[in-house]
Amino acid sequence: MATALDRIIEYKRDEVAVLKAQTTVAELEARASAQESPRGFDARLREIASAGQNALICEMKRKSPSAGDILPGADPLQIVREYENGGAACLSVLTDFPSFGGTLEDLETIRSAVSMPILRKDFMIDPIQIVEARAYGADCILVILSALDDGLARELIATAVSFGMDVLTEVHDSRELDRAIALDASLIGVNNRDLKAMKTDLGVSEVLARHAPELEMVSESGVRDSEDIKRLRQSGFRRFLIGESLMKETDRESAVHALVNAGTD
Ligand SMILES: O=P(O)(O)OC[C@@H](O)[C@@H](O)c1c[nH]c2ccccc12
Repeated sequence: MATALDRIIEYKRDEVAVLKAQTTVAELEARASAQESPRGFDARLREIASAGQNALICEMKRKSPSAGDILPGADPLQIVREYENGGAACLSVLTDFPSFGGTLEDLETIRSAVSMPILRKDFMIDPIQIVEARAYGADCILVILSALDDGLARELIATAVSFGMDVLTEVHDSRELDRAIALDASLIGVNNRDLKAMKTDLGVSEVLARHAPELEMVSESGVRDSEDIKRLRQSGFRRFLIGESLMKETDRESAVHALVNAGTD
């Protein structure tokens, strides 16, 4: 049976074909070289975590396949300023439109308005998308191992590195974690959401932290409140990627502030 992830990858192939028909890598490279250099995404996470706080990657997401509408009319600039004022380390900006309602224009607008490093959150299947990410100002890209073979993952990572960007390599089980380690991934995220079944379980992070306790991984998805952060801190997590629960908050700034400090005293 085709999973939600399979369906997304299928239309990504069409999107990449359209992109290649409309532009060239050379043209995107020219745009990329006009951008301000990448802001260190991994370095920023490290800086906050080593200062004893929780390093939060806060996400701008209007809707999702699992949650449906989250905040359809969201004003991206207002949201990310609230994240910044609350003490977020970095941002994640969805640029997938069909499933998440995000655009590259969101990324570009947000990049020029804040000083936080930004992850382009999308489904990367071709190096041209990495160049495109940099052309719109991304500092980091996402490599989802469950959607890629090692050869392609390696190529995407190498392209990002050649543009000075960081890579968040996403895993969901111990087999993918072993692949990430073999690929020399410098920043690994454990997705608590099963992208095939669309359910979240923080236990996924706990199990994988036991598998590789020396890696400073990011716990992604399904993190809702201070209790969740405290629970994951016990397994060693200091880095968190949070979307839905913060998008739905009314006082986003205070909510971020509370999560940044949860369990730190
Ligand atoms: O909204 P949540 O449950 O806090 O999750 C955020 C983030 O982890 C999630 O959006 C995500 C993780 N990996 C992805 C890959 C593609 C799209 C989205 C995602």
